[in-house]
Amino acid sequence: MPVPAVRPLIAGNWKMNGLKDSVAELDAMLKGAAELPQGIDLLVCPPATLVASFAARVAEAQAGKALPFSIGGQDCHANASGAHTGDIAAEMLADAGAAAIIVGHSERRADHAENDAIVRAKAQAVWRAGLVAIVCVGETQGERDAGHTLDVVAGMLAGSLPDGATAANLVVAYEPVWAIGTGRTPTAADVEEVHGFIRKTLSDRFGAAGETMRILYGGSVKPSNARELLAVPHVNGALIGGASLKASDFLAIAAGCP
Ligand SMILES: O=C(CO)COP(=O)(O)O
Repeated sequence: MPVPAVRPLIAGNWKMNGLKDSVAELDAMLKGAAELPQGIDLLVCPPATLVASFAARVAEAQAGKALPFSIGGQDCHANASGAHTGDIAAEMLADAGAAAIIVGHSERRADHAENDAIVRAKAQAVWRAGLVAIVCVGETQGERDAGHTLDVVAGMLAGSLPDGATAANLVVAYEPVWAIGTGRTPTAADVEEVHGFIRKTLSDRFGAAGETMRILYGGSVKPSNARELLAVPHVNGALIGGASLKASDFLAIAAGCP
C-alpha cells in the first residue's frame, strides 16, 4: 500500500506530573516551537489542573503567529455532566481550552479497569465535545511473547474505535505496554509491521479517511531514538511520556520528524 504524506503530530503526555510552576517548561516549548521546521503539529497534555492556564498561555503565544501548538487532556468521563465525583467531562476540558483528549491509555486500562467498550464511549464523548480523540492501543510483554500482538491490536481497534472516525477527529497511538517507561522499544521493523497493520485496519474500516488518520508511536521515545522511529512508514508522530516533561527533549524529538 502506498504511504501517504501525513502531517506529523508530536504529543506529550505529562501523566500525573506538573505543578503551576511547570509553565516555565511550557514557555520554553513555545519558544522552541517557533524555531522548528514548518508542518509539525505539537500537543501537550498536562494534568487537568493545568489545562486552562496552559491553554491560555498558548493562545497568548499564538497571537498574530501561526504556531501549531495545542493543549489536550489525558482522560475524560463518557458523560457530559452528572454525579461522578472526581471525574472530568470532555466538555469541561473543551471549555478549559483543550483541543484533544487521550483515551484508553494502558495506565487507565490497567489502573481503572477500562475496557474497550468504556474507551469507545469516551472517544464518542470527545467527539461530542468537538475535540480530537487520541485512542491508545498496544500489547503487553506476555502477548508479544506469545505472538499475539496483531490480534490484540486488532481487537482493541475493533472495540475501542467508534464508527464515524475521520482523519480530523481521530488519532491512533500504538503504545506497546512493555515499552512504556522502560527504556525499551520495539525494533523499527516491529514498529513498521504494527503500524502497517493499523493503517490497513483503518482504511478497511473507514475508507479513504483511514489512509490519512495519524498513527503515533509511543513508548520510551527519546531524542536519541526519535529520528529512527519517526522515519518508519505509517509512523505519523509520537506520543511521549517522560521525555515530554523537558522542553529540550520534547523539541529535540520534534526536530527528528522526517
Ligand atoms: O505512555 C506513554 C505516552 O502516553 C509513553 O511513556 P514514556 O515515553 O515515558 O515511555
